[in-house]
Amino acid sequence: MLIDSRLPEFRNLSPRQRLDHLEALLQLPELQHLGTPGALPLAVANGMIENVLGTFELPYAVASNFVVNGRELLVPMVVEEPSIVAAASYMAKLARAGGGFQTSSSAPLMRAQVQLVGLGDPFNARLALLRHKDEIVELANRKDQLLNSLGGGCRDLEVHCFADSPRGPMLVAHLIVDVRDAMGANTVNTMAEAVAPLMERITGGQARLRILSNLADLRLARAQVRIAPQQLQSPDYSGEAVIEGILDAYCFAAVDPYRAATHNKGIMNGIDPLIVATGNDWRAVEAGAHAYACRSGHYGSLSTWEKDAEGHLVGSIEMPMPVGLVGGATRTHPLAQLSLRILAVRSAQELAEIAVAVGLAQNLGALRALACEGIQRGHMALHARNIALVAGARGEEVDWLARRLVEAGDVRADRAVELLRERRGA
Ligand SMILES: CC(C)(COP(=O)([O-])OP(=O)([O-])OC[C@H]1O[C@@H](n2cnc3c(N)ncnc32)[C@H](O)[C@@H]1OP(=O)([O-])[O-])[C@@H](O)C(=O)NCCC(=O)NCCSC(=O)C[C@@](C)(O)CC(=O)[O-]
Ligand SMILES: NC(=O)C1=CN([C@@H]2O[C@H](COP(=O)(O)OP(=O)(O)OC[C@H]3O[C@@H](n4cnc5c(N)ncnc54)[C@H](O)[C@@H]3O)[C@@H](O)[C@H]2O)C=CC1
Repeated sequence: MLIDSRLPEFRNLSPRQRLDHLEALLQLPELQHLGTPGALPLAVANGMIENVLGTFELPYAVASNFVVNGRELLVPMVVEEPSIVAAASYMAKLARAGGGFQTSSSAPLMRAQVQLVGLGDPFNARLALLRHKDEIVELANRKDQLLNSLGGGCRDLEVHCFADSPRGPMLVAHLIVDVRDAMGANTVNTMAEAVAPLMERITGGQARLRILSNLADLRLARAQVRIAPQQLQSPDYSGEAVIEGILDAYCFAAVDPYRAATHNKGIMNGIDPLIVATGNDWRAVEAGAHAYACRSGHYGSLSTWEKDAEGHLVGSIEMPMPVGLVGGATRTHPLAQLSLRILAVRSAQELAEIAVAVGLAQNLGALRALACEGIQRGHMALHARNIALVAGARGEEVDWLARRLVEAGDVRADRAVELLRERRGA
């Protein structure tokens, strides 16, 4: 279904009005689950993990304005931090003037590792494994007929040799598996366990760990964006000045790991909320992201920012994105299913590409703010409502108190308590 993701005035509606608006726009009656408590039934939660006592709720929002490969879409985001959804929506709004985000991705290939120890001749053993590649791949594929029927399956074998590890020679065989629309951890772990005895027989070694690698460097998603200077200008800054500031900010992250960690956290501010909203494994995505940021031996930026010949700002990002539409909690959590319907994605690759586009938008939001006025104005203005809640404000008091704190330029908890006390005449 074609929608217009531009939602002017959406921010000014109540949650109930927003739901009604989206229900009509997306034709999704199940959106109303979001407005009722118990969206994750206790019985389902009890089946998901162990020792369950209850459920823990977080705010669920949509970021507006996104256009990805020419398709308008709303991005579900589940997150506790203010200003993230606003910043993503804002940058998507700027990007849409230039056609939005362009994305691509590699095939959904995951690596499963089988560690082999107790080898006197690791180089010889490595070649023996490679000689038996077809047999190993075939055995792995016997484990998942369904995946094979969907066009996935084990595709290749790599063998890495650590001839002088502190524990002696060690071989690590990698099964390269196309996991299609699954995140694929269970899928590839099953294959690794299945082929390990055969690998022991071929090498004479002993198999130890048989587990996927979260450095999913064969499963990359990419996004690009191009923004004209006039989109970035504000009453206080020219578009050209904002671009120069963003380029300096990017350079800082590229050379300094202390900054790169924060820069990448800003990228994950956009990605993680979408990963959570779709029931995917955010620890796996985080682990892959930061390991990939280190691939040159130096922890660096996951994104790049440049200026093209016409003076436009161009941003790009390429990183591992192991997400699924099946498996894990994607099918058990009712709201994960709802998020996938809001996104209207047809494949895990499409979801992965949207995730990195949101990460790039979020990165731009933070860099634009940092390069100009600093992060606190926008962030603290939205955080003020949180502070008001912590100070004890309820109902209409929340917006009133947040407004007073922002107007005074003094968003602090102790000041909030004072103002609230004054209002209540205490
Ligand atoms: C917060 C803004 C967007 C305000 O910016 P603003 O200029 O006050 O926004 P505006 O009122 O002119 O609105 C512009 C658009 O922003 C969106 N928008 C604006 N406000 C709302 C809202 N309340 N609810 C929903 N959407 C909102 C909305 O799309 C709106 O357009 P509209 O649809 O109205 O035509 C801006 O200051 C900003 O982008 N700041 C950056 C915030 C940020 O990056 N937060 C992340 C948390 S900080 C952090 O953890 C990471 C960091 C920073 O350390 C990473 C790093 O260092 O790299
Ligand atoms: N280190 C890590 O990241 C680890 C993560 N996990 C967890 O593993 C779970 C994900 O594992 P999965 O293998 O994705 O889950 P899964 O085993 O539940 O689902 C994958 C299976 O679904 C079937 N399937 C049906 N339709 C499919 C389609 N269209 N495309 C692909 N497969 C399809 C296939 O048989 C496939 O093997 C997550 O919950 C994750 O948290 C588990 C162990 C380690």
